[in-house]
Amino acid sequence: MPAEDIDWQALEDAAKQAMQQAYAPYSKFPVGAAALTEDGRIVSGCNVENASYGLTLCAECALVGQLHMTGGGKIAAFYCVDGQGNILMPCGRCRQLLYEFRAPGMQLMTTQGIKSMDQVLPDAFGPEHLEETT
Ligand SMILES: O=c1ccn([C@H]2C[C@H](O)[C@@H](CO)O2)c(=O)[nH]1
Ligand SMILES: [Zn+2]
Repeated sequence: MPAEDIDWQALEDAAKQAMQQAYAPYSKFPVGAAALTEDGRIVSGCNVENASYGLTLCAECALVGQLHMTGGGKIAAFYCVDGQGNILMPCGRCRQLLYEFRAPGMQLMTTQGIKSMDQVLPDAFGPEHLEETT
């Protein structure tokens, strides 16, 4: 998607709105994530924690679930915020989750400005590595 077609303000707003729905009673660290799909939809998600702490779902987990539930497709741009509304880098696991659904040239808003998927997850493992070897 051409850079000028990405409405970063709309993505930031959607991420902040999603963050308001976070369930984070343990970490007290709410997170909201939003993505623009190639066909122009905005999907989002918040983190959902659990009393069994390690079962916590990151905001990006909810986002990819919503992506698939609302028509699928690929992610052209991504924005994630913490409870202060500041840009948050997706954790390693979430970078992998996002990689699966990346559109060509997918852009991520990061604390260092706009970056590509390849920059935040170089040499990634992906579906292409699952081909039969026998
Ligand atoms: O990419 C990330 C990183 C962290 N968190 C959540 C998980 C946990 O609820 C809280 C503190 O780690 O932030 C996310 O939702 N996404
Ligand atoms: Zn994560």
